[in-house]
Amino acid sequence: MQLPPTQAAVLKAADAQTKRDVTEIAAETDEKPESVTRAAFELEDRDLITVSEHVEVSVELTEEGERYATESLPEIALYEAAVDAGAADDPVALGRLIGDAGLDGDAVDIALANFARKGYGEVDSGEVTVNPAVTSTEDAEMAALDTLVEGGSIEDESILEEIDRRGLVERSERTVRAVTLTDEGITTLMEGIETTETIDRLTPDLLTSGEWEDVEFTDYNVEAEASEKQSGRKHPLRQTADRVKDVLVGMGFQEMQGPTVDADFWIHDCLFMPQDHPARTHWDRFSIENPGKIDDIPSDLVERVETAHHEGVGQDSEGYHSPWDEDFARQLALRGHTTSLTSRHLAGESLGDLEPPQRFFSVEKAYRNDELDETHLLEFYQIEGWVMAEELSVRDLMGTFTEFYEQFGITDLRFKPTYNPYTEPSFELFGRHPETDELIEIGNSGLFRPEMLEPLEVDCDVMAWGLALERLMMLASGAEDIRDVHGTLVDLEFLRTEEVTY
Ligand SMILES: N[C@@H](Cc1ccccc1)C(=O)O
Repeated sequence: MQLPPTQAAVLKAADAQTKRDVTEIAAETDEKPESVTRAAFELEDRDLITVSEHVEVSVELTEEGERYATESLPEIALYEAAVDAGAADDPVALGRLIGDAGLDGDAVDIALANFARKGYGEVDSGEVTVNPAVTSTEDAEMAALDTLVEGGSIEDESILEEIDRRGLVERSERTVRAVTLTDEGITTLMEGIETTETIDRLTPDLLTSGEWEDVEFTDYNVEAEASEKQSGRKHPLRQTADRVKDVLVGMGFQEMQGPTVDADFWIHDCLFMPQDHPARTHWDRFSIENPGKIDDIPSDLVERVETAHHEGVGQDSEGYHSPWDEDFARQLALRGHTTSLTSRHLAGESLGDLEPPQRFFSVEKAYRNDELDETHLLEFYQIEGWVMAEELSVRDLMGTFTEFYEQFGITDLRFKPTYNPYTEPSFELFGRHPETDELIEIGNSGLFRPEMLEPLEVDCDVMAWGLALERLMMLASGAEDIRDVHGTLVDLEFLRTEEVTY
């Protein structure tokens, strides 16, 4: 039979009676273990050998484990210091024993926790008594550390688990493969094998020289076990953002662009938010020190916005009658919502004057100095959107949300009237969490007020919203904590394996 060189070598090295480890054959034949493994599977496919596998667990001391193995476990040090100080008869102050035992830093807590767990004694109001019935020389965990130092293995699984939990050992698993010759393998060897020179990869040389036409290629074994490769991957939240964009484009929306750092004028003043609104104070806002201010705001617009803030617009409207400071409006901050992009677009600042009908959206970051918890981070992605038309009603708003969220399997939506300085009526939007069954807030919306639209010189209806991308993802994926979805605490396994479904 003709076989490629590695397969020929592995077949010759295999035995019918004893299993031979792949690593052993690799060392003997001067081949890489991966090549020998591949050849072994190929030979198994030809029924010439069988490949068996078992998992080998190895246990190694961590740095901390090694230290305790040489010095002693902190709880033993404490116990021995206590015995020496006579704590079997009378309580001794803990402070003194810590000094005697030479414990400091984390070792003190470690000593105390394990001292109590092992029944070495009691600590009560800073006084230690030892239990004379226990002796530290029989400490099973200490004995296990000693065994490991001597290269032995631990038979008692519960002790191993305990020292593993304490971080004193590192356990690793390795699949060991071994080969055995089959009857057919023996026959083949007896009949004699010839080595063929097969090629396992196509190179530019083979192509340019034309040699590829004459060589024999190694069969490709798609079932061979291969090491797992972790390649780069789009973040699940980014995938959800992309999907949101696709859905909105499908609904006839265009994407808005605009600055992340913007003037309060675009973030707040254009939205008829009074300058003393709580969201505008430093509590909620990440302000920019340098440059501190924006220069180019159209002065006629500034004037109209200021007038609206002072007096309102039209006959039925009231302004705030409170001070309005242009300098304050020019200050820069990380936008607390992406509605700054909406105000820039409606004012004609971004794309020039817009005539109805129009539909715009963005899926961009907004920043708020919030308290961190399961539904809040300091930054989040806001799905901003607005529709401009001659006439719009709450029905249009609700219908748009129903259609949008349906694409993500979110069908149980609730609307709650709320207040925004820039919309009337306004609605908070809630969705039901698939795991906890709780209603969670997923957005805020409304129809822009004349006090906002008039200074921007928009004379038709505009409905608008800001929805949270992370919350949408939590409802769609069932994640219960925003910190599991994105940010520094997110689990790498989640990033590697989460499938974005909709
Ligand atoms: N800016 C609002 C969302 C919103 C946008 C547009 C209209 C109404 C509400 C928020 O951040 O919560």
